[in-house]
Amino acid sequence: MPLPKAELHLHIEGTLEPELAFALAERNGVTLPYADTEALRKAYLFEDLQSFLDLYYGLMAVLRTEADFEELADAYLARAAAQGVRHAEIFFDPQAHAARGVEIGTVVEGLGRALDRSRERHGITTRLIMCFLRDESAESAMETLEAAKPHLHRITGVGLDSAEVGHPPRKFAAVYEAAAALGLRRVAHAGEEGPAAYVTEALDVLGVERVDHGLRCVEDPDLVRRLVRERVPLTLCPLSNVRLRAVDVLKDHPLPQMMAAGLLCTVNSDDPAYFGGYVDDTFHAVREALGLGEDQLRELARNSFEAAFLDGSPEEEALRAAYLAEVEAYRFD
Ligand SMILES: Nc1ncnc2[nH]cnc12
Ligand SMILES: [Zn+2]
Repeated sequence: MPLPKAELHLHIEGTLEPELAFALAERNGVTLPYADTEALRKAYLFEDLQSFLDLYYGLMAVLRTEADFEELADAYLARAAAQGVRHAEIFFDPQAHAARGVEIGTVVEGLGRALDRSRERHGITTRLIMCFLRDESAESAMETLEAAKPHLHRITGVGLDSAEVGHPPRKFAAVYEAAAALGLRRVAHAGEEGPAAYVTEALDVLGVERVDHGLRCVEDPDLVRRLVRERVPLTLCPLSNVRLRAVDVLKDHPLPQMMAAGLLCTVNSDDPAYFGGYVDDTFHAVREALGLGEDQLRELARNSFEAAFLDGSPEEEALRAAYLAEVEAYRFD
């Protein structure tokens, strides 16, 4: 039985497995530039974040209808349940779909149908986080927030993803302010490929409550001290960091040093269909490669529930307490 955990950094489009991509391509009459699933998998050799994003946005062409998004999310939730996930906070990229004429309502309502059944069917509570593409304009982000307004009952927060370098958080100050005014929670990718200064900016200018990745904070000791003091959660994705070459090999990942420094680290899968594993696979990989002990694995699981966007109501705090109790009671094999 896997360790119970929350997954806080998961792009739903990054769970599109080659088999489902080809099935949806056929259903929707989309021609993919790969002969078969094996040829597609062979293309998953990335140089950096951009080379991944090019393939990733291309493959999204198969996602067209509410039923497609529902099937995608349900397939993820089934896999996540088998990996010990009890709570999942799921990113989606509305602009990447709008670019080919798929409206945000199709995306949100399709995902929402799967999420509505998730607790009953998979034993997983869920949240949706809408991400802005940082290599698109600030105006486009604001239009996306506007387009999301009829669907806000389904959306817990906003995030920022896509190509990081050259697109600093401050570009999105206005849309984050507008999102906060709507009561949305705020996260942002920062310090994945971009510098530690982007992490500081995400905190100071965007008001984020969690930092996605945040890996390069280790280059700024003052920032590390601040993140520890303010208990800002980091949603680390070690397998992603290796596949996108932010880290050479897994055994060089700074996760143990970051935990030892007192950072509130969580471990997540990012885009598991592309990076070689879902979240429990990632826990196993870091356990092996980095020699993490049971106490550290339990700390990562505990952190994931502490950092989750449960809403502070008595019901949701009771849920968090129940999840944390499950972590404490867990016995490793
Ligand atoms: N690792 C990542 N970084 C930035 N944007 C992304 N979109 C999907 N995965 C991403
Ligand atoms: Zn990510």
